Amino acid sequence: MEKHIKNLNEQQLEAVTSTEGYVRVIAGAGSGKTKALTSRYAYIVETLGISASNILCVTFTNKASREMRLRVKKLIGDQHDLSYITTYHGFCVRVLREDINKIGYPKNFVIMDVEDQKTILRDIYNEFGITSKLITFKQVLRHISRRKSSQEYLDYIINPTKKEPKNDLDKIFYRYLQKQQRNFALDFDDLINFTLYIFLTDKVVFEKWKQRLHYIQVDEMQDSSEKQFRLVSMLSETHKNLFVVGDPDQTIYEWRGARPEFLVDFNQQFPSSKTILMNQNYRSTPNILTLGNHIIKNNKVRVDKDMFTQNPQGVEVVHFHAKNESEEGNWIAEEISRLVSKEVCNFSDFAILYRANHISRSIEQALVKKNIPYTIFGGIRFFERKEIKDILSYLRMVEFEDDISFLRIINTPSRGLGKKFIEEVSMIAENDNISLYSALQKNIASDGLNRKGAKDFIDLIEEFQKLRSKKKISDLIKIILDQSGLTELFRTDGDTDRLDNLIELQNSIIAFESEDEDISLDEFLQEITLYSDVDLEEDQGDKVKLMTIHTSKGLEFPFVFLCGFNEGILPSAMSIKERRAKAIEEERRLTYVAITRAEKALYLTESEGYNFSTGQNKQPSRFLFEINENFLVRKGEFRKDVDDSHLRMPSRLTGIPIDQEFKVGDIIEHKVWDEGEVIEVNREKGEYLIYFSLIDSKKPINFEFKGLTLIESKTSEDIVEDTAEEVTIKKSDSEISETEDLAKSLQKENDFKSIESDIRAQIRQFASKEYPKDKEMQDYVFSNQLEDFKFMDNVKDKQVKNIAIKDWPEDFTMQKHVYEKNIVSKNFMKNVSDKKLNKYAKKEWPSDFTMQQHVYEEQLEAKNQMIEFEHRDFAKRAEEEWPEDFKMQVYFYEKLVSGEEK
Ligand SMILES: Nc1ncnc2c1ncn2[C@@H]1O[C@H](COP(=O)(O)OP(=O)(O)OP(=O)(O)O)[C@@H](O)[C@H]1O
Repeated sequence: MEKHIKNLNEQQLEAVTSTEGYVRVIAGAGSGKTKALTSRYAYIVETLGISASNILCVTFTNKASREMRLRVKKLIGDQHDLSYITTYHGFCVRVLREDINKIGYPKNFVIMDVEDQKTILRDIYNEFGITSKLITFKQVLRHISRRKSSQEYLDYIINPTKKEPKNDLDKIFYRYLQKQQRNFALDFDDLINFTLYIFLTDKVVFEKWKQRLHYIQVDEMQDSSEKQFRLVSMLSETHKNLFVVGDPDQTIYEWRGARPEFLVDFNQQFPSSKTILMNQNYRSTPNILTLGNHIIKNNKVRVDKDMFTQNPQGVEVVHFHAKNESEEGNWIAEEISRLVSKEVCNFSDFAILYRANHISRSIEQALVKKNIPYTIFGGIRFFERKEIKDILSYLRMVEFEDDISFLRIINTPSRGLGKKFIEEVSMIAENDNISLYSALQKNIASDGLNRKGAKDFIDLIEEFQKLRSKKKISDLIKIILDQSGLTELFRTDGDTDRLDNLIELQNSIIAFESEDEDISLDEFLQEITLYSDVDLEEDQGDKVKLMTIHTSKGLEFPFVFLCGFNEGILPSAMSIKERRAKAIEEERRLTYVAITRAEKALYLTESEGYNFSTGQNKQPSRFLFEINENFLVRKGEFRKDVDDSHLRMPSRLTGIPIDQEFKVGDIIEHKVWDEGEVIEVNREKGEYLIYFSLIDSKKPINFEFKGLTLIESKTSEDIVEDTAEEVTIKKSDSEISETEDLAKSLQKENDFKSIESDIRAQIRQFASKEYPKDKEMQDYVFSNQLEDFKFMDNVKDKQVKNIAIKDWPEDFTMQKHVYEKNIVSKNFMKNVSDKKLNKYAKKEWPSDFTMQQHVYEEQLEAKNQMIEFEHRDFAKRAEEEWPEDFKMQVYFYEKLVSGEEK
């Protein structure tokens, strides 16, 4: 048997040898899907003799694709071109480098990451005189991404025409597009949009790619977005060999567009497809696996599959309950020390996982106290750090002379070239339609630009450009760091971390060069820009690893602590607020991912105390109550009300949390409004509609709300009787309070049939404008839009409805999205505690609740930061300068500390 299919189990072998047609593998946690994928790739190359350049293998992260390339190399040697083992973004870059010229873009277009986007925005803010007091970068970036979720903007960017922006955000958006266009710069959203656009509009190019890719395999399919799935299914049209692997139970990116249903419904989309189920787990002990199976079963949206293992039983899973966070941290540190000192294992065998970054603080303190070495995976992304961005911008300036890099480094380190100088250069560039750097070069002798700093800058860049072809990148970086003054800047800055990071960057480049001696500056920059993970090798020493559950995806560790396992943290209160029932399922999947990372031992820990994000005392996670007592041992001293609470607690903590506790007709008591009757139970929103006679009003009350007590329950006979009366009850109710509304809505109902055809026509038109050449997508958009139209037609909150319609007059899906977001935010704003900030946020965005919430949260975070800053004199100055705006205070404070502001 060939070496790459040795040691595979029956299902893995089937997956490896099922090379033709549409194949779906539902592979549970730890079932060896990476092994199956790499073996399959090797099998296609070695046994079938297909060239690697005809196989596309898409992974979710850069890290995963590097890992896969490495494993494949081990199997088939390194004489193959493995560059099609890549991410979606990486693949799109390949297509665009080859074919973007078909839409008038140069092949050496620039790829921008978030920092680059911000650089453009800074420039636009200057130009329009906008400050972050009015609109934050975060808001604009979100707006840009939202606008780019449809393809409409591409027509504008490719054939610029005059547009009338609807509001300030849109004004910035169109300016941003112009600047992108002038620089031939693409952000991450553009990579896939441009690729799809080219495929849809250029038959010859599309045909070439479809022909080229005989085999396509996709890893982590459950996390692919709609566009990503579309891309691979379109590409597989000719050869029809599409192999997708994933685990719907491990979907943890739905919040940013993952669509697991493409994996779940794959067999419907491709009726001829074959499904292989890989459910033998090789990673964990039966104790750990049973716990995982047990929890994930509570999810409703899933493909049912129980994982099994033949591994030995192992030790029991432990749940530790602590009195407070520090006890929780200390207990973990103690347990690690105990096991290491017994020589059962090393520090590096432990991983401590948590839902949110901030949880690590108390754990870190405990580890430091006990002298336990640890490393944090994925804290601040390496390539997002200032010093790294600065040096990379120099490199990009040398290679591309683009505006983004120019703006970032022209005055870093300071060359006395301030805002006015930049404005002058910008004006010339704008008039002559050339880059900023050319504008400066060509006009360096002119009065406004004839400055020593500017001449020095040009000399430097020209000097570096001369060296580019003679030196290795690692050497070039060293020269740039020294000659540009960056090293000196960071040395005097006193932040030695920055210097260490620069050294780390040089080490990573040396590693690159040892793998590929001839790597060009262009290729290197391209590779770097695509890093969205922490892509430098993580600290490899004998250290405990701390990371978020999201970062732990795909990894495995002998000993795992899942800490901060509290209600409001896991599940996250914020996610539930935003996405309700959907969020609960995703949070449960996160828990499942965390549990299934463990090989030998698993600890679940949580503590009592106050939770600042929910504003309540902490409770154990609802998921803990889903676990049968037989599956774990409990340690720690329980408070009386926590200890036996799973017996007494309402269903929201004992079982499937989103299940309602009360039925229509139940009489309940509310802390403030006394007696009320449940009128409606909306499971989708997770709320009841309750009529309170005291205030003669109906209120939506959250399922989670703890202040309701049942007074009288409706029996099932009552329910049957009531159904007959329901219409009358509803009517008389409406007659009292909403006669006018009811009349209108009845009228509307009658009218609906007649207007329906108009709406249908309007939506058809919208869909064909969105996807002019794609009938399938038109139908898809049409049916979604129609559903969302009906939703919007029925919504109750007119104020929020108008906001949504104003923003998106033609797009019902976006209306629904805006409506739902604004409703959540409206409720949020009703309950906020800081009245001053509330007022501030409302003043900033009188008719946008989502923005209000964001401004509020950002300001609150900045306010808390200001309290903690150690240079109190600077903090005071910042407060005086920006008395109302805490974000600006932080910004100003940082400028004062860095000496940029005196
Ligand atoms: N057929 C096999 N025989 C023995 N060990 C195996 C086999 N297949 C996989 N393994 C081992 O099982 C472990 C899990 O494999 P792998 O990391 O590929 O799982 P996975 O499906 O990618 O997991 P997850 O989705 O949870 O990240 C690895 O340590 C791997 O070496």
